[in-house]
Amino acid sequence: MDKDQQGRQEELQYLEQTERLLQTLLNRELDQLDQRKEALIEARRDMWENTVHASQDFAQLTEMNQYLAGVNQQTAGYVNTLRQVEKYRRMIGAPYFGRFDFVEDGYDEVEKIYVGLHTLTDPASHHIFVYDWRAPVSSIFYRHEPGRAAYEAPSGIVEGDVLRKRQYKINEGNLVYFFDCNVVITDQILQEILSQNASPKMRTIVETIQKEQDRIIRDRDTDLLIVQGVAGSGKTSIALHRIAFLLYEGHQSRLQWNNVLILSPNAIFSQYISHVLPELGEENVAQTTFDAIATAALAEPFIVESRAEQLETLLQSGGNPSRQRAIAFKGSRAFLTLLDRLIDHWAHREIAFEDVYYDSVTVETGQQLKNRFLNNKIGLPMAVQLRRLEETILKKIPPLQKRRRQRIEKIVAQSEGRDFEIKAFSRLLSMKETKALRRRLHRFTRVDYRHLYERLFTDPPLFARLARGLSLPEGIAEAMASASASASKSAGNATGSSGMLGGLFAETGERLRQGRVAYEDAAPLLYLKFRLEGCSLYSDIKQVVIDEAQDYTPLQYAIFALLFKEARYTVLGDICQSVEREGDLRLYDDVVQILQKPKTLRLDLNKGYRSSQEISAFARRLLAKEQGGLSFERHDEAPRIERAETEAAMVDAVARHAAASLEAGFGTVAVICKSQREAERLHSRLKGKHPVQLIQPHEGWVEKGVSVVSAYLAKGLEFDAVIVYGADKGRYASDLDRRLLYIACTRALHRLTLCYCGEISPFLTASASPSERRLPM
Ligand SMILES: Nc1ncnc2c1ncn2[C@@H]1O[C@H](COP(=O)(O)OP(=O)(O)OP(=O)(O)O)[C@@H](O)[C@H]1O
Repeated sequence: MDKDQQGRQEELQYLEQTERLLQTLLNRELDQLDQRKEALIEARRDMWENTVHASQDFAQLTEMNQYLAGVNQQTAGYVNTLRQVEKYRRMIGAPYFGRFDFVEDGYDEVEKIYVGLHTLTDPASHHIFVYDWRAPVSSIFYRHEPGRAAYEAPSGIVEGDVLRKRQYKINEGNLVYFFDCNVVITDQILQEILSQNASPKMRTIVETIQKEQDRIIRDRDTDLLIVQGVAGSGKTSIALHRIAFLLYEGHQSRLQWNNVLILSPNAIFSQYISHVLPELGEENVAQTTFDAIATAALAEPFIVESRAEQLETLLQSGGNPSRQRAIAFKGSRAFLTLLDRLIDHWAHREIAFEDVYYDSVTVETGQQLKNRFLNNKIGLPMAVQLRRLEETILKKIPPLQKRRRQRIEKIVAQSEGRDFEIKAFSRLLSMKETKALRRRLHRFTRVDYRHLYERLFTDPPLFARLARGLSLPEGIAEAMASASASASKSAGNATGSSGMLGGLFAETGERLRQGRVAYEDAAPLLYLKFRLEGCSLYSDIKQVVIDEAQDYTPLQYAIFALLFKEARYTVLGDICQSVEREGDLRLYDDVVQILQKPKTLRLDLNKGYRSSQEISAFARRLLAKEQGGLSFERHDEAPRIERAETEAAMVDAVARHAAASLEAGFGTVAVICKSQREAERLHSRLKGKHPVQLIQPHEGWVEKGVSVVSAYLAKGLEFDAVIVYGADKGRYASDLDRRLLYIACTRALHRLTLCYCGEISPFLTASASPSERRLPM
């Protein structure tokens, strides 16, 4: 037997032993699961039969509690066993994917470390057959080639030599192949994985995590980790694997699934990624969207516009540059400062503290109240503090009331026979007085954040005073002047003026008066609300993961700082995929300054793994500014641009391409439209002819087959084949359009086709190389 054959034989034996052990452990756990299930049913039945089901009796309640504790214990045992069963089931068939041979400094023994999804230990011999990919030692597999290597163990840095590194392809318990690799994770397996079809659900990447990705996943020291990564560089994958890593580590650091929160762009995306953590053997963690936070916090009487609605309105109105400017301004750091100044101004100058009297006694002077308010030693939110002032004042009233009542009653005592009536009268009187006092107090102890925000837009001189020295967008002076003129003419007649920010004042004020909140006003309102009233909803959150970080404004980050005070952050984004405004790397500086975390790190990921080189290169040419970045070397057909004579012909072309993609074996095909309204229209034209799914903002998720989706909803998702519908000048001409087109094209893995009618989009004339164009159709 030659060396290779012997090596293979050894590997086959190891795999067989591992599989056998797995099967034994799985069987054992399955038996235990049955027993635990029976015990649990028994415990429940006991509780049901031996306790009363509705009782106020303390003894009976205590008895029921004892039963309940037993049931809870049985349930926990059952769930634990179930988790073990699931773990072994996940491993069986492919228990590991890598191995390295390691000699630790100071030892002679060569350790063969097999790396897989979970640790597998033989309970009899304590031999570790497989190491969890998140175990400290496993980092060597992702980070080192054969040669000197080190890893960070809980006891400190461990150094040694890697003698060999091996990768395996194991399928249903069969060793398909294995090979030794000299580079950090060879391309062979990655090539194979990336050439496959996309899945309607995001996949795990444990087998092929790249060195630079591993660094992000395993970072445990940073309080604010910012990752700027090109499209398809694995940001979302990394975010989820990082959570799995932190939860694994959390066995020591006490981070649990309910301490983690993912902020995702929309419900579809949340669905798309929801399988990854369970596949990695972790409990799923909570996800929310900014929309959901805003809607919950700004409940009645507000009707809050969603981000999808805002984008849709922008797209329907040809981009509306004036609103785009207003959106940018209302999310900016300058506006954040303006809001802080507004709060300061209100606190120092506008709260009309009054002297409080009761029965001719001064309870508190206005000055005393103001001093106490401003001397906020424990940093309570202002609205809470004002309420506490109110309570303190009200607590001083009853003794005064009593004295007054006694006085009244003395007078009454002299007028015989009316005793009862006068007592009742004096009680009524003091109740009325307290009510009136409360009303007086409310004049300075209640704050309406909505009214405060409204004032910013209905009181231009106040706006001007607060905005002094800030860098304001062009056109704001004009907008202010026009608002002042309208205000002096007639408050009711105020209408949007022309100009760069025309309507900023009048329209904002008017909308708020009607109880409607534009998406760009939701963040300022929330900021005011949380700063004034505080928010303890997320006090358990210790790790916040913000995906699509470029979609949030500095003001939204300021809200996160208020919501997740004690949390650490992982912030991942790609400024080239900004939608509403041109992406700017300075956003990350703002994030650092706003979140103010002690230890901050920014890392860049410049290599994309999603799209073929041809598609990546094509998409990069769409960008306004040259963006560096590479893509994993995987080649496929060049993107195609096709012209249709009419809209109807374009619909037919799209249908034909979609069908051809399915026939070619692609599992997910997306027809990407510029807006949701267009996606809906196209869907209704296509659905009679072909099975197609419409992806909607609030419902459903990506399925296999053909989906029609708007560019902004396709964000973060991926498809084997993408067909861009309507890549013409009429649809894609502005900078906003350019960004949407870039997002649409970067969703494709293997095929990209752009169909247009009429004149081609100027972004494509510049970006398409001759081989990518085919005119006319
Ligand atoms: N190390 C890796 N091994 C295998 N596949 C990978 C790896 N890194 C990324 N991928 C794959 O690349 C694709 C893009 O990953 P992901 O969606 O996480 O990137 P992204 O940076 O969030 O993309 P975008 O910002 O464009 O939405 C996915 O199919 C993912 O599985």
